[in-house]
Amino acid sequence: MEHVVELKNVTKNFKGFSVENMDLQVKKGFVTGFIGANGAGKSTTIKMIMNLLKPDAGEVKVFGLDFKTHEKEIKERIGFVYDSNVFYEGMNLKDIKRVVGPAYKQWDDHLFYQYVEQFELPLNKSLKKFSKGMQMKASLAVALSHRAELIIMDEPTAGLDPIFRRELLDLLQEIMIDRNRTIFFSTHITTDLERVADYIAFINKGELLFNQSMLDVADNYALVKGSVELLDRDTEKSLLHVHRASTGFEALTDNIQAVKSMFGDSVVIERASMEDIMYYMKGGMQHV
Ligand SMILES: Nc1ncnc2c1ncn2[C@@H]1O[C@H](COP(=O)(O)OP(=O)(O)OP(=O)(O)O)[C@@H](O)[C@H]1O
Repeated sequence: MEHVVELKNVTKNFKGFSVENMDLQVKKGFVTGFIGANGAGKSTTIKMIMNLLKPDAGEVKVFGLDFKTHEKEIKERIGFVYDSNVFYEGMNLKDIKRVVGPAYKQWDDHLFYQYVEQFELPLNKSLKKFSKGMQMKASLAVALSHRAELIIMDEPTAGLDPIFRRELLDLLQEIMIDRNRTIFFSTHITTDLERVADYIAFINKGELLFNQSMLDVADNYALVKGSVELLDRDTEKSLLHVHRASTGFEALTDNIQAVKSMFGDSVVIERASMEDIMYYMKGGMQHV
């Protein structure tokens, strides 16, 4: 399968935080949700994909190309969607069309007006007076109007009210219908993923823990509940993270077969939500 983004052995060190030897592949034609807790390294990774931050080591390729030699071509084909138009302070959408449009070979005025209308955006109002959600939509309209093949969004739904959030997610589904585009978006809202993502890349403390299809995640992970007496060094090997309480234990597993053969019918196995997976993988409340 073709990958539009490929990170190989990427390392970035900040004081007190590092992304180390990250390998990440984003599959063409799908929506990948990039999930992780606050400070997990999502924005840092996105900035490296966008060439806004240089990795200390490793290789970043977008469309199989290197920014060092093909920056212009890559930028032409990417749409970076964000909620603050720092570059366009004071401009309205008409100005944006005039200034930004000519910078892209594939820019289409007709498409731009079509999206402005579909997203119900005002053409003459200054962008700095736009709400967060409107800015996000404006940014998406720009990306779509230059026919970006890869749309990268840093927390597109953060701070949006539930209705607006759902509307934006619906839009993302709509623009994916022909499967010619790829979307990579970061979020820490797990229900966003359940709504639109085909793949989930999960980052924790700068480390990519997995990058799997939604279906594989649903098949591979489960919650296990039972009495604490069942836990010992051997049985715990089938569990990733265990939360003990006086009423019993609850744990996450990525090996349901091993749990079944280890515990038999003495435990309850339930579907793990993305939120459960995040919580346990983050190591929350271990061995309480
Ligand atoms: N320019 C920088 N200099 C030093 N440290 C930085 C810099 N940028 C990010 N960091 C640190 O890197 C870590 C990861 O930050 P990052 O913004 O990538 O996380 P995030 O997953 O996007 O978080 P959030 O969901 O809160 O936006 C944090 O500890 C942050 O303080």
